Amino acid sequence: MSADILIVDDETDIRDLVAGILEDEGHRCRTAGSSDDALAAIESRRPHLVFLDIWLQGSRLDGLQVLEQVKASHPELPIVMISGHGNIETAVSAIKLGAYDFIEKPFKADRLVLVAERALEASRLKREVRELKARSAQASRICGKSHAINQLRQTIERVAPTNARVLITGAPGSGKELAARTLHGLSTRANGPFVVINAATITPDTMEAELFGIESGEARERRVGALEEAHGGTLYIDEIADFPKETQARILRVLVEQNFQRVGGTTRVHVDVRIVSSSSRDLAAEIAAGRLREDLFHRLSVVPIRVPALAERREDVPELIAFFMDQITRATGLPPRRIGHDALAVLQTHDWPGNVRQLRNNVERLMILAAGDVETEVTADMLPAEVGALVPATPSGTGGEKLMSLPLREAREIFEREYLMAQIARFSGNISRTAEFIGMERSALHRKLKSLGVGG
Ligand SMILES: Nc1ncnc2c1ncn2[C@@H]1O[C@H](COP(=O)(O)OP(=O)(O)OP(=O)(O)O)[C@@H](O)[C@H]1O
Repeated sequence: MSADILIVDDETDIRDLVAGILEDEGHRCRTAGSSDDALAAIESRRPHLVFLDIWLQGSRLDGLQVLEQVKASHPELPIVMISGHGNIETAVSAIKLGAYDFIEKPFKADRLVLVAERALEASRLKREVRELKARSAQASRICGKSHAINQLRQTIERVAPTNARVLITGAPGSGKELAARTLHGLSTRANGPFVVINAATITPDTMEAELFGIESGEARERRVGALEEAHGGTLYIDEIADFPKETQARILRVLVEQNFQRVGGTTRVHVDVRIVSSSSRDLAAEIAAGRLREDLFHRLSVVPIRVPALAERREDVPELIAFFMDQITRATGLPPRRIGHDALAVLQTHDWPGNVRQLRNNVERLMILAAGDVETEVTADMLPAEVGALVPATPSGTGGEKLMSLPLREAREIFEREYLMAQIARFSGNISRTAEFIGMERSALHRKLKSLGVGG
């Protein structure tokens, strides 16, 4: 990558030498001979990297003062100090003030190039980490304003800093892992690792190796397991009731003894790990059936947290849809779609057995498959069959989705009109027989038809 590099030195020879070497490497260089020129150059456009002489003879500010000033307004800008022979101590103080590194005069060309490349690389990595962090924080936000989700958020905030073991229960796809990640992010371990182990995705015979690691075989094979990997952080054990009973016994021992041995090993490994576990099963039933050790359950469930199913907080559906659309657009470039009132009503009434994950999948499917151009509003009849099928239909079998977007009174009128027309047609227009079948007085049926505007 060709970088924009500013070289600040009072000696013209040095400026030209440094610029020449770096330009040979494909970079674009600007130069400044005084502190004020340097500050002005940085203000006119922030460079990617600055080489800054410590002395800066004849300038208003010396190199260290320029460094302090630039760092105050551009903390991310990497600055490499150019130090004269014998003033290493000053160079060290420059590092303390935030300089990335220093080179000592006289320097060799390859050393200069190396320092420049390293400084640019470090700055690029820092920026990438910052962007990724921001993106993942955005991706893993617990959305919703319903009472149920507010309560969940509050509980997480209260429990996060305590280090207590937490057992999260909730239906599949309701957001248990997201709750665990949020808990970790708000805890004192936030800078430590968050490691996930899921009983459903590993075979029973490799389960212990995955959890505890291996230290065996002729080559003294050694592999770190999830527990060790999570040292200093959080281990999220997904679907705890699905682990074999023997593994459950070993997990219990780790909780009691605070240490463990790798599979086939003799060393005792001591780790500092917060364990957050989860299950979408009815744990009382799992214990009664002998599939989950009760003692393990009590050890893990110091603080139980229940994540509500989506059907318990339907008012969050519109916000979740908007959130996922935005997320999917950013990740895939698919254009967002406008969702019509009737479609939204259907999505809100759906039962969502697969919870938030299922809603997200449907939003993605809609964005890929919905007919019409991007400007066309998505209407209820365009929804995937999986969602639309549960809407009560009108007798004619069409427009059922529309009913969901109407107040009861209007919906009832549409229904009654279609229902009565269908019944009258069935009895070949014979009002008496229709009235008898539907259980109304003949005169009342006449009045009804009149009020609905149906000729009878
Ligand atoms: N309140 C929410 N706000 C935003 N996204 C959510 C919310 N709840 C869940 N999600 C998203 O829904 C998906 C499923 O959530 P998650 O994996 O946490 O569920 P889970 O309960 O752990 O699932 P499983 O039972 O399969 O382990 C993820 O993409 C997650 O980011």
